[in-house]
Amino acid sequence: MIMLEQICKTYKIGRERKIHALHNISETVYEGEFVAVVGPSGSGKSTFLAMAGLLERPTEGVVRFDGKDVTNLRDKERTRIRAERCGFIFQFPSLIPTLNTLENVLLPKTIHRTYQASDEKWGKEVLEKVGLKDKLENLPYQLSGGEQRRVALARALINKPDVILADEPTGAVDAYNASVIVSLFKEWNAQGKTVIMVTHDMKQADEAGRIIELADGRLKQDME
Ligand SMILES: Nc1ncnc2c1ncn2[C@@H]1O[C@H](COP(=O)(O)OP(=O)(O)OP(=O)(O)O)[C@@H](O)[C@H]1O
Repeated sequence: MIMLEQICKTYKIGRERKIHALHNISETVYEGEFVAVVGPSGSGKSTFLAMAGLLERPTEGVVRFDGKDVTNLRDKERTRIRAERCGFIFQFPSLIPTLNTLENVLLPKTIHRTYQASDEKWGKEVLEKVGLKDKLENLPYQLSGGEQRRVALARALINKPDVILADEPTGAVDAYNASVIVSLFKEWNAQGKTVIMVTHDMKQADEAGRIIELADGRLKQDME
């Protein structure tokens, strides 16, 4: 589904300094896979996810989505692919403070003006799956940190994405919230959807079908 071919990503700091976040990474994530990306802090995990999710462009190399070279597509096209095919979960839930739970979940629909009445039904269904059906009208400050994470998870599913890209989705949450999140990934994956999850927690990585290990921006191991 997503192919990274000889990807290098270099960030510039000031005029002189360059950070080589990824070096010559070639990886394929197949449709229906559940892949965990692990490695020490600074090893390039988030950068890997940003390449796979078309959030950033590589400095060198080619990114293919469904076989199509998307590396140099215009921003508008890349945004369209992300909005239609991908669901993102970041470490910080970044909910809109003035919108309630359900409104936050429906935001990707309202923002792209693709909202339909059936979205509300699906939004409520997903919120029920993550145990928040009684908190539809709470504002973010009226939710615990773990609940806010689960709202962000429900929001990522509102478009029924073909691929979920999650960056440390269970970082700093308790065991219960972490298990709700990972169980939902597994459920989504069991329906044939692709999941790419960055984590530093090897126990959670073991839930995935494959583990990609990075070290210093390079591929260290790729284990089934
Ligand atoms: N926008 C940026 N500008 C400059 N350097 C960056 C940028 N994003 C990442 N880096 C650098 O690239 C390297 C890889 O960062 P990345 O966030 O991908 O690592 P990571 O494995 O996800 O780390 P962590 O586990 O701490 O989140 C690091 O050295 C980081 O400082």
